[in-house]
Amino acid sequence: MTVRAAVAGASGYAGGELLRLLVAHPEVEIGALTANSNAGQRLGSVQPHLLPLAERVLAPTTAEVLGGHEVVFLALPHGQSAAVAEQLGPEVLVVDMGADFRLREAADWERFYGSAHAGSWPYGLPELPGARAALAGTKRIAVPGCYPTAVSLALFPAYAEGLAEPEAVIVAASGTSGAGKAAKPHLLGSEVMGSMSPYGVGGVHRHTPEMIQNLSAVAGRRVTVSFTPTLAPMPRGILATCSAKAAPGVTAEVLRAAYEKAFAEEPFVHLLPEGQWPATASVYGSNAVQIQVAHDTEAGRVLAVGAIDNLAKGTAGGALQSMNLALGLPEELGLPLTGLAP
Ligand SMILES: NC(=O)C1=CN([C@@H]2O[C@H](COP(=O)(O)OP(=O)(O)OC[C@H]3O[C@@H](n4cnc5c(N)ncnc54)[C@H](OP(=O)(O)O)[C@@H]3O)[C@@H](O)[C@H]2O)C=CC1
Ligand SMILES: CC(=O)N[C@@H](CCC(=O)OP(=O)(O)O)C(=O)O
Repeated sequence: MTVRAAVAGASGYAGGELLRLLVAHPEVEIGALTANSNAGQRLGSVQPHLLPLAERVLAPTTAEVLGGHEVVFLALPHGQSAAVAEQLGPEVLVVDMGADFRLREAADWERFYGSAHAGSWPYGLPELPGARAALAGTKRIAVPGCYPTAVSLALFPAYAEGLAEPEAVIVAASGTSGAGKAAKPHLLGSEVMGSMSPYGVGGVHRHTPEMIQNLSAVAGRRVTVSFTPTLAPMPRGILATCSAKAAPGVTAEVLRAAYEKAFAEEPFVHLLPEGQWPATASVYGSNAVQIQVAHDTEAGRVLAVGAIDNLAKGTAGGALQSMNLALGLPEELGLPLTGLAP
């Protein structure tokens, strides 16, 4: 089964990573590629690493250009996907890599994004309980944010088994590509190199309600999340350090068993051997996730750490994994499990 796929936002970081993976996907033929300010340019002038597609010309992002494909990926700034998606027919598989359809509560969307809520679609994090069933055969997928991907995978086994109190504290470092290609003063090389700093502190980062949504669904009760993102001087990668007070009676053995059970059959999630800790360098360019968990007996807390590549499992890889499930293809098709090292 070969499908023809269009990519809107092909000049951006997420669109570029998606194309890197699509070139190697045996069941996908790459159709229209669209952009905004770069429409009319050769793809090779903005994504010079995508050699096989270098001579393709970027078209404007319109429903006419995107029509006639079986799959349409939207890698657009958040708030831009809904208007495009509503012009695509119900028979088209639309995979939104932006935020527009991730949140189920309109009030959360309005508070964190400041516009009208477009709705919610099946959530493209297959490893969460119940997610694969919702993705099978769907024609609409909301790909998670990169931080919620790392955090939800690191913490959900503890909440699924009632091993952590519903008050999570998370500090996560992201590479600069997480912010997209558009020029921003705080992302200048001279500002970022050799330094780390937090941003979006104090419950205001827009990924907070997405983490609450995911963890609360698994826990069966509301989980509060105190989330502090930090910017790290690296192009890719997220390292999420998550903790919560351990539930009464929790032991290191019980905790380890819960994580082993959650990830035993997962093709992309690697629960590391005890004593080995996740590193962003180990998942660079791959769809893999590294997880480790520990019980801090002195503090009475569960500590879970997750590492992903924000552009791979955190965006484009997650999108492709979910597309495979929606189309009934093998979930791992076209997705790298090996990273680049050193
Ligand atoms: N970067 C990451 O790690 C992650 C990104 N995402 C999501 O993926 C989406 C894209 O992010 P990213 O690639 O980083 O961003 P970039 O800024 O790198 O790319 C944005 C893309 O959207 C196009 N674009 C900009 N404005 C418009 C518009 N008004 N109409 C149509 N197209 C437009 C740009 O075209 P042009 O270049 O021609 O202006 C470009 O192709 C976002 O929604 C982001 O939230 C999700 C998870 C992680
Ligand atoms: C480093 C950095 O700036 N990261 C981005 C998150 C990128 C992402 O995945 O977010 P969306 O898909 O929701 O846009 C941020 O904190 O806003």
